Amino acid sequence: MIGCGSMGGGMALLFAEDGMQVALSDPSEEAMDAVIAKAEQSGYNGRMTKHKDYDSLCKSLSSPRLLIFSLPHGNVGDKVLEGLLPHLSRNDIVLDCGNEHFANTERRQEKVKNTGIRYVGCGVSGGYQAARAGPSMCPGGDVSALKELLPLLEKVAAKDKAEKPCVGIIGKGGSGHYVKMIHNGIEHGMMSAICEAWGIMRKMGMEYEEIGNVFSQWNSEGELRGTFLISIGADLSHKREPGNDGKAKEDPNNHPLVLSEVLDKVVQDVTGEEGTGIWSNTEAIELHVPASTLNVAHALRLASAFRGDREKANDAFDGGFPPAQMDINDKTAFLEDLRKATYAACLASYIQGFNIIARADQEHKWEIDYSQVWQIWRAGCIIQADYISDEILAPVLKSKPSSDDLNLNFSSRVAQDVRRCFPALRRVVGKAIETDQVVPAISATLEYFKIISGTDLPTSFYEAELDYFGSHMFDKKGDGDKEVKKPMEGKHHFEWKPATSQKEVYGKNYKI
Ligand SMILES: NC(=O)C1=CN([C@@H]2O[C@H](COP(=O)(O)OP(=O)(O)OC[C@H]3O[C@@H](n4cnc5c(N)ncnc54)[C@H](OP(=O)(O)O)[C@@H]3O)[C@@H](O)[C@H]2O)C=CC1
Ligand SMILES: O=C(CO)[C@H](O)[C@H](O)COP(=O)(O)O
Repeated sequence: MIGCGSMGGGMALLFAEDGMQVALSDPSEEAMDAVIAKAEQSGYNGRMTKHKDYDSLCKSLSSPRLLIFSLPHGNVGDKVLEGLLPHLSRNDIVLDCGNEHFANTERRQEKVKNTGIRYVGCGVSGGYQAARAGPSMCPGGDVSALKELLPLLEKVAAKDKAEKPCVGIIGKGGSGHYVKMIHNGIEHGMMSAICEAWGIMRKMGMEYEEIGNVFSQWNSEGELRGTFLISIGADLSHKREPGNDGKAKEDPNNHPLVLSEVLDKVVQDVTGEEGTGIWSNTEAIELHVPASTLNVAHALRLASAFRGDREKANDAFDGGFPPAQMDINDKTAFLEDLRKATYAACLASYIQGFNIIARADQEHKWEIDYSQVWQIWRAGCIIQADYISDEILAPVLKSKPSSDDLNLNFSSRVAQDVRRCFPALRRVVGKAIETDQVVPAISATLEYFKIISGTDLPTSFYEAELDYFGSHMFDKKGDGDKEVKKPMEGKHHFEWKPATSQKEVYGKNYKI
């Protein structure tokens, strides 16, 4: 295990728990010692060794060697691979379990291609608790390596309710890391919607623990049932500081709720700690996929990171536009609307994520196995959402989906849910806007469903302006050919205003 941080350390313990010998490598000896100490405490005596150099690490492993990376993304992995290569042999496997950019994965796969060493990009999800207990794993790359790895990965991976492991061969090249990257994009859309719903409930005058109970209810039945991010929201809403006596008690003065002390700042995109939020949105834009729920979720994270800038703007705007208390007549009915609106945003996040994956799959020819994507996201991962998995994804992904099937916006089953939730979504957004609530992902979802299903968009005017100043051409409503349906340049230009000389524009005062 190369990299013994929160994920690598957890996975090292998981492998040891399953009876394997684990060799550790990390620049920090304390990090390795801490993992070994936990292994000893857990009774996995003698199953771990620590190594300060690659020679000793690689000599300690039986052939073919398996080297698991759990490293920060980017050049750390390049340096580690460079250092390891002289010590590796044909058929050895590098299993990169970090959140690496798929292009780096493919570059490394290409680099080792002629050596017979196999580099597999494997997204791992579920956070450090899942790393320890069994994560959802998303490997892609060389099929021979994947087939060799699968029995081991199936042993350690999370298991769904049917006891099936949440791991499978995703596809070729960097597809494993790609699918994990989009998992995180979906995660961000869902997290934004859920925190926005939480913000609304706070402004409805609800206490932290009452909101936790609502999340608990949402998680137990209906469209948000079995949604990991809702379930941890329910749990964390009740957690209290231990207090001086070391015990979590109900006395709110001595034992404040931890959540009540958390500042509104999400920074990992900006610090470079994680890249998946940036990459998934960049991919959406580069592949021409409308993904507004994911895009604005990212923008919220970015704005939130710069607390100091927000404070300055708040001063400049003389207090800004703080959300007002919400006066809701029928609380039960409004909470039901909010639940449906939150679900709509989670569903939109999934739809947008699949649209990005499908487009990338076509472009890179990865031959992604979508039934495996479905299985991998059944449990152990952050975006686990049982209703979406059972009701929406299963019918599409379990049998070989066509590219049209993968666009969930063409599905009558999805349409049924969107139509059912749309009035609630509209009411929530309307009320939230009236009272200045922060609802970027929820409101973008309302717009998203209007835009992607709209056949009378105001972009007629946009297109006319583009043609006016840029001669960008346009299609006409009467044009009945197939090309009209495709994203192809229009056939018409109108001379809205002929180009004239500088003299004609600036008149008498014009001087050379
Ligand atoms: N945290 C999470 O919830 C999840 C994280 N991931 C991904 O997993 C990877 C690891 O994440 P996480 O465990 O949270 O991060 P950590 O920072 O906790 O762990 C990374 C570890 O890599 C070590 N490291 C740095 N350089 C080297 C090197 N040259 N050789 C060996 N080890 C090195 C670090 O050591 P040192 O600290 O001494 O620099 C650190 O112990 C990342 O790619 C992350 O994106 C994936 C899913 C979930
Ligand atoms: O990959 C993950 C989950 O799937 C990690 O938890 C990741 O660290 C979360 O960070 P970010 O919000 O930037 O994706």
